[in-house]
Amino acid sequence: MGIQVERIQKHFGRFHALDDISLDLPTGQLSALLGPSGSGKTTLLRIIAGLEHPDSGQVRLDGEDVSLRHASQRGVGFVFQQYALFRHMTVFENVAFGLKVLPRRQRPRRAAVRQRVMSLLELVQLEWTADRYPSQLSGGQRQRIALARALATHPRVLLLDEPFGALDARVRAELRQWLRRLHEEIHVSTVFVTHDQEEALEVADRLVVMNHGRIEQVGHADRVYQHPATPFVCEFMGEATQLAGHLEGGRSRVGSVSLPPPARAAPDGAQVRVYVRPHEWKISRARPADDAWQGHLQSLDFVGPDARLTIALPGQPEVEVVLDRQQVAALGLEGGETLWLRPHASRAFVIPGAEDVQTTAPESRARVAA
Ligand SMILES: Nc1ncnc2c1ncn2[C@@H]1O[C@H](COP(=O)(O)OP(=O)(O)OP(=O)(O)O)[C@@H](O)[C@H]1O
Repeated sequence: MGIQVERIQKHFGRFHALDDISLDLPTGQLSALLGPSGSGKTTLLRIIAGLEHPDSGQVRLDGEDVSLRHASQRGVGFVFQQYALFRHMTVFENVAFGLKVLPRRQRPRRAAVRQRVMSLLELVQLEWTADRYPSQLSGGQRQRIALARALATHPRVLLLDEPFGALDARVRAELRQWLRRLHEEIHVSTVFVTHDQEEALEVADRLVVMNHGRIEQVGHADRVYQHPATPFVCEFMGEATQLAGHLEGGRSRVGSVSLPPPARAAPDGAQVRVYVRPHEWKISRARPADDAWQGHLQSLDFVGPDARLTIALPGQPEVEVVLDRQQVAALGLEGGETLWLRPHASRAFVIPGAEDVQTTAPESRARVAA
């Protein structure tokens, strides 16, 4: 069950904000809507919440079609990027608000409200702030209170729109881990919007990667990272060097190095683009037994616990490599050396429109590494 979205279309005037979106998010999971600015994440979240109406399509929560229900009748809790706490109410009153405005028949008694609010404040570890006003809290504390408030009415779904977007990097990092632990405790189906792929990978079980109002890929966070379905997802999920190659004997060949093929089959000779992330390189001073490229170490910079290397390969873009300091020491690197390198992981994509290219000197051949 969980959250199901079926064939959603949404225009703003002539702008096509969501184009045929279908999604099935299982109960109890923490899912991230991830994508660049303007890709439609917030619009989709607001449609699930009932704060925005689609041109067509359906939203089902736990199997129930809620498309025609008002936001207040859907059983969703919502947290926005900007702290939407009532400034003139104490923390206690803010968290109690949703319970106090319930229709008389559903409204809990005073003692039950008190008990619920205090248990939520305990859950977000801020019991001691009950009598304070929002202005007396830090940004991170306000967002934790906003979350407690969203949970007060036992929502079946929790929707978070860039909940940590307005906070500084350190607080953000703390709150990510806090949200993850909180979710493991409460298991409410949760969807959060972010444009930060690190945040999504750290917090979410499941990623929904969006681009131009369409879904590019849905899957377990680690799987999306390891096996991106499209070059867009691959590039969006983090830094990678792109190498030009072609298919040969069912493998991707980049110069003298043979690498795994793309997921999508294509004939020999088709051009491929191979992506390698900075930490996916094997580097050695001596020529390895496996096929490898020879490159020139252009620069070596230490960044905290890591070292960033830029290595020039003939006929390819410069390769960005991240090693830890111990590896750099073991290799005795100082800069300027000639090194051997090959990826221990990579992903290849057939270049659209280039599937039919045959082996006779395609452009990739002219550009391959030595
Ligand atoms: N009420 C509106 N009227 C007109 N255009 C809108 C409206 N709301 C959103 N849009 C447009 O729809 C597109 C998708 O917006 P949306 O806020 O869903 O994107 P997003 O992926 O959440 O982006 P961001 O990360 O910047 O918040 C954008 O181009 C935006 O300008």
